[in-house]
Amino acid sequence: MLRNLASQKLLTRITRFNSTRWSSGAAPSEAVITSFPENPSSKSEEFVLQKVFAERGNDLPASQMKNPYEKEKFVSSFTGRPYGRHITGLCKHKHEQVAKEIAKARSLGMMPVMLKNVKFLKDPALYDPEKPLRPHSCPDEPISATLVRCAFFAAHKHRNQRRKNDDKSPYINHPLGAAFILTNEAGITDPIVLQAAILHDTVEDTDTSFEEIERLFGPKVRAVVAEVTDDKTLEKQERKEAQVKNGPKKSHEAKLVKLADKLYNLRDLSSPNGRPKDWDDERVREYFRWARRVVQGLKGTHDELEKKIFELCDKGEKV
Ligand SMILES: Nc1nc2c(ncn2[C@@H]2O[C@H](COP(=O)(O)OP(=O)(O)O)[C@@H](OP(=O)(O)OP(=O)(O)O)[C@H]2O)c(=O)[nH]1
Repeated sequence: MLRNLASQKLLTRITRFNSTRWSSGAAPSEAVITSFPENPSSKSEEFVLQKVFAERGNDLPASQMKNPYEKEKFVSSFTGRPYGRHITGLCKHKHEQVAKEIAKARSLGMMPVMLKNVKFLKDPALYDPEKPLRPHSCPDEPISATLVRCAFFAAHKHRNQRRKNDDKSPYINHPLGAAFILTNEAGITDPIVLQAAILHDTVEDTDTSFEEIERLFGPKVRAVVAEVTDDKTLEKQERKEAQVKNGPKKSHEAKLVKLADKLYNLRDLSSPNGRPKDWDDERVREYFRWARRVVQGLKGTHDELEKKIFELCDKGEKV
């Protein structure tokens, strides 16, 4: 009875046609809704699918049978397409079962098939960098995709920050520039080091937490980011001394990030528009002297980067 009512309701909103719009075979239904509900993952849709799963008595685990739509597990609210296995966490067999059930429900007119709601085309929630569809534990995410996700996350976190220089360049230029120094000048390809370089100021300078870094990029990246994050509860002078004192104890990965960080900042200070607006010559010289002390404690990490830093210090201490 309920089933009939629900399907009648849905059927009034559905026009059937042979759809070729689905690019993947995952959504084989031919029914397309002509008007969109306010929320594509509406409760009624959820309820209907639950009924379908329950009545058909398929052999999904009890927890998923109970509420197959729980946490929007199986169908994207934005596209109406079933999520892939990397999102649902189902094995191949169960995933195929779910896809079949969704297809059956749709062909019976018991579940709407939605095209992307135009309302969502410009919705930033389509990709939320803080809740990406693939978590770090997804084993098959290509490293190029991880690095892009990481860069996008850092850009999002630093979006309202500018460098202190005359140009007020976007802050994200600094962490991306440090990562680029590592790949381009130091030949570093270790993804942990590169992610840590991109993220190295997110906890220190934005609302990012270490837990967030671990959830999204894994415990190794978190550990390196933690090593290069200053303790902002310390007084500035103490903080600066802590970098000199603790540098030698850091991991090789953290030392590489520190070298790239310093080299980027020293280059900035050596360029005509790179120095912070309110820094006089003495403050610039002081930064070079302090950077030299920090980098002396990192010696033996990467000869080429260290050499470049000491050359800049030789000049910068004399401005
Ligand atoms: N040279 C330069 N630095 C800028 C600019 N904008 C922001 N900064 C940041 O300022 C910091 C150096 O300024 P300080 O006054 O010495 O330190 P503080 O901001 O931590 O108090 C660096 O932070 P940091 O990344 O935490 O590095 P570090 O101080 O640990 O080396 C650097 O990245 C800029 O336009 N030019």
